[in-house]
Amino acid sequence: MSERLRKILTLVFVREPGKILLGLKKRGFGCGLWNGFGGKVEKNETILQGAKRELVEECGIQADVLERIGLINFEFENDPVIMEVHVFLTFHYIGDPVETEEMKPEWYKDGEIPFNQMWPDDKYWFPYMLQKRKFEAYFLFKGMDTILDYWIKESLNDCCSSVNKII
Ligand SMILES: CNc1ncnc2c1ncn2[C@@H]1O[C@H](COP(=O)(O)OP(=O)(O)OP(=O)(O)O)[C@@H](O)[C@H]1O
Repeated sequence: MSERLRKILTLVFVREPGKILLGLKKRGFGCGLWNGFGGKVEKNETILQGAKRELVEECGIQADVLERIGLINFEFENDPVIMEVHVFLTFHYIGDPVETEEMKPEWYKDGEIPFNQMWPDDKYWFPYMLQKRKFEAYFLFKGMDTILDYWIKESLNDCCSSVNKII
């Protein structure tokens, strides 16, 4: 698995008790779907720095403390690249969410999450994230809509499989 090409991405969820901030992706990968905030980790930053940067860029929110909550590996049939997505949570943040060119933010109650307008994997691992249970997961996709195989386990290693270290 370490021989495969890996793309390192982040996904950040801003929480209030009983509520979660989601963003409607307005362009690019996952356009038209609600999701957390995040994107590709750049060469000269840590995963955590990348997560904080994307949160500011995509919805204007600054979070000094992010809690690492999950690690998801996505594989797409006939694509050699593994997408390694690092999932973070925060209850402590500065600023009000603002709409940007990339995302339209909106608060959702925990029980009213729009799974039918989200990536199909989200409904499997959101329950762990919402309950602050650390998890690791794997999904094999065919195209963008079909999950051919997946697993989820409740645990998360201290360090990740990528060369970047979480600092
Ligand atoms: C396949 N199932 C999936 N389920 C849930 N979330 C998924 C996902 N696949 C990708 N994601 C997330 O979607 C964002 C894409 O980000 P993406 O637009 O590619 O990155 P970035 O903003 O750097 O791109 P550009 O600057 O536009 O190139 C990023 O948070 C990533 O974690």
